[in-house]
Amino acid sequence: MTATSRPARPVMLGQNQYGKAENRVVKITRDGDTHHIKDLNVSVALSGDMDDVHYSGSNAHVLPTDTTKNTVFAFAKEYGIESAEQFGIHLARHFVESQPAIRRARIRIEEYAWDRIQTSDSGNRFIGADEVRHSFVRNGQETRTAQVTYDGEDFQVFSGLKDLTVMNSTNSEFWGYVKDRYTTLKEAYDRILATQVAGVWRHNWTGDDQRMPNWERSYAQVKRHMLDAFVETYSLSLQQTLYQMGARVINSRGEVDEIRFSLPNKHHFLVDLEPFGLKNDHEVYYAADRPYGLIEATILRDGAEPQIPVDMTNL
Ligand SMILES: O=c1[nH]c(=O)c2[nH]c(=O)[nH]c2[nH]1
Repeated sequence: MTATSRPARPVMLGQNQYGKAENRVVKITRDGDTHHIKDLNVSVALSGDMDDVHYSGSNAHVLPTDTTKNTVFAFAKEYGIESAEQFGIHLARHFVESQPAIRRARIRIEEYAWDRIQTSDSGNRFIGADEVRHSFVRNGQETRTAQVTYDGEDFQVFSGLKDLTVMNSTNSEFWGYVKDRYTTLKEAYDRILATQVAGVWRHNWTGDDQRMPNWERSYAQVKRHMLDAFVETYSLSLQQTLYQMGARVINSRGEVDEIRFSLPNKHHFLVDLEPFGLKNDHEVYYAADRPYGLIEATILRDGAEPQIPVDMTNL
């Protein structure tokens, strides 16, 4: 027997699973003016009687991955998200008990926690006595950055932060924009506004003959003012919110002459639940990760020279 006429080795299908990974579902529960967020990344993996689809291509036992995605969003509306575990149990049971061919469902969930933004509170018309009702900061918070340059004469001190993820679950609109033949975006009168703040600001301290700022206090206060402005701005665009955040810092912190922001617009799209006979009353969103709008600008004290490089905030 020559090598070429050797009988084919039997080939067998081994472990297999399928489903839709990383369904980014955000559920807002509105308790009057007080909103609650559940933000999950849900991955579905199903297995069972799936020999045919692999061997012959018959899809007769295959619940589409697209359907598993829809189920995640529909369940968020129909049953709510009490906890990641409860939501996972509900989904897993549903897939196994409703589909004869599916014997095992694995639901993996990452939950992203959000804290209410603590503001300095005075004059804030959106907050109650003790809490901010619809403005959140993602738990885990930011990375602080600094860059100091000295040429033997002058110092240049940049402070900054990145990955400070914040969300307003209401008080954001976007409408009245230019429409051309490629525009499909619907005007929004109550949308989620979420961004991951990257900012760099320049101190006007340039040397030892001036009183040096208290860097720790300055950082805390700059962050505080940018968050206060994020909470308090009724936003007609992320550009407007960005300007308000920068203006608040410049107006409140005499040691800062310039601040630059890079703000990705972390889009949250309302999921169409009509095909499942469900009404989505601004409750269930798909948190898209890309593409994203990217809004960038420098805000300056009147008369100050811009020195922060355009790409600085992306470091
Ligand atoms: O706040 C926004 N600014 C934009 O420039 C823009 N463009 C867009 O599609 N959505 C938004 N949102």
